[in-house]
Amino acid sequence: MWQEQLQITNPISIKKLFFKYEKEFVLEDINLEVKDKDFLTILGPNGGGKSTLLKLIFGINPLNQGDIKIFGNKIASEIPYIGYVPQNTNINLNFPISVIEVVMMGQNDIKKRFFGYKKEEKIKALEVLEKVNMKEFASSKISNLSGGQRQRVLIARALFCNPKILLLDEPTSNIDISGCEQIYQTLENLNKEITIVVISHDISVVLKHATKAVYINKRLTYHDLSKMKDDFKNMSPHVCEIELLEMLGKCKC
Ligand SMILES: Nc1ncnc2c1ncn2[C@@H]1O[C@H](COP(=O)(O)OP(=O)(O)OP(=O)(O)O)[C@@H](O)[C@H]1O
Repeated sequence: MWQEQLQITNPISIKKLFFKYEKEFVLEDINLEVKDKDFLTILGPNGGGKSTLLKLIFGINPLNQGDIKIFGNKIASEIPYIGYVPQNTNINLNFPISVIEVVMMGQNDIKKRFFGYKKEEKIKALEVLEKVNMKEFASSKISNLSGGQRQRVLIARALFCNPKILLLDEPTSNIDISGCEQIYQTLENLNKEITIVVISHDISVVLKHATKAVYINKRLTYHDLSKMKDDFKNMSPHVCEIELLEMLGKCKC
């Protein structure tokens, strides 16, 4: 049944969404269809509502008004098809945990986490580490990795349950330009199999890899980047990101 649903419905469908934490609306009249194998980036100013939208899609924030469907299903948190890499992942770097153990923490079944991992789970963890080019670090302590390497391990952890959609909230914050490029290259490779939705402030880098973009500042502006992709690939590294962001906020391409 799931296989049928996966084929006929969009991974994410949002209709007439309004959301507020307190009195003021943080998101207004959001409508969005994310199609199979889209690589969608969410851009916008600080406080514009990007993380709020991702948390609504993942079911962490409860819906106030409007509708979100994941593969046609209403309750996102019940669907085992979403991997989520949150903005601030609290991994205690002083805790002597290995990379492979961090990946296996992506196990949905809590009982398995406490009663040890099976050989197949270790094999699975190595497979997902290979997908993010981190297999050789499987036995390393997470504390010994660079910020960019650690972020790729967290992506592997989110991949552990074979998601069809991967949501990432600023995976490249505080990561240098080459680590940042490696992460987006990893996401581009993963995108051959799964739908990617990523919040980013690295506008010029992410636009080279994404196929669609939305600009969110309470309201949403949608951009299909496929026709512009070559322009972004050849973009000067000295492009003004603020101007680019303003342009995406105003234009409707
Ligand atoms: N738990 C919360 N309770 C009340 N207000 C919140 C909460 N989380 C976020 N907000 C407010 O909602 C608005 C949108 O916040 P959100 O974190 O979604 O923005 P963002 O676009 O992700 O910002 P940034 O780029 O800085 O991460 C902000 O005004 C923020 O202060």
